[in-house]
Amino acid sequence: MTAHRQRDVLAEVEGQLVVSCQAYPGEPMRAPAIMAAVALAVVQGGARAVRAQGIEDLRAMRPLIDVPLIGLVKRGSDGVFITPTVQDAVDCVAAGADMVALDGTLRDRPDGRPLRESIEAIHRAGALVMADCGGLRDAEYSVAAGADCVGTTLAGYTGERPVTLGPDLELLEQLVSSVDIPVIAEGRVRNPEDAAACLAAGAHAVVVGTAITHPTRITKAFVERLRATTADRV
Ligand SMILES: CC(=O)N[C@H](C=O)[C@@H](O)[C@H](O)[C@H](O)COP(=O)(O)O
Repeated sequence: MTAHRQRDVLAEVEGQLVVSCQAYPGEPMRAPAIMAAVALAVVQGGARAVRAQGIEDLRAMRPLIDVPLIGLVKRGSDGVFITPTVQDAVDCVAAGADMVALDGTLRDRPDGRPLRESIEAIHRAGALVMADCGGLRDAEYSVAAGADCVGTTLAGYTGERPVTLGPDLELLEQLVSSVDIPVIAEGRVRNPEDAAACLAAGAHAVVVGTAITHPTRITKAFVERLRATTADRV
């Protein structure tokens, strides 16, 4: 047990910014020491929790930051890939996660076990559960399975919802009015205005990843915008 175990993560993040610090396979920043430095940097900027992927990254971050750590393990990019198995979920807690983010969709899980089993295992290990959902039915399923909060993380990625340019505010509002546990906004939050709109729509907290911690994609957005300007000139 670390000092961080069983802290009231949901109270700590209420109305606040959570930053997702992830580098993807093959990317230059995909190294635990680098992602731990990114986590420290966002905490210095005021992030009230860090969401992170991978057991090694969680282990590297844990001693450096004293805000809650929301852990997950990604396996591939098809079907259920966010903390897909009971073992992955338990491993996240052992690596220092105060809350575990997992796929909260109705889809079959690769270990053949129901969502409820992962949630119960996480609770037994002393952490909370954020269920990443793609739509309203997923959120209702996750609530029934015992999740502590739901996220709009998978909106636009499961076929249930369109891919919105910014956050899926329509889904967010639907979830806020339909489920009786906190709803976390996550996915395509592009700027501070988007984040504020999420809170105004009733989000308990807002998770931002790419717009803060993914320099390649941020750079591309600038480059594309400049390219459009240059094209206008000729
Ligand atoms: C769909 C999926 O795999 N989402 C992942 C979940 O952990 C991350 O790749 C996202 O970066 C994260 O959800 C934050 O979203 P955004 O980067 O759009 O701010």
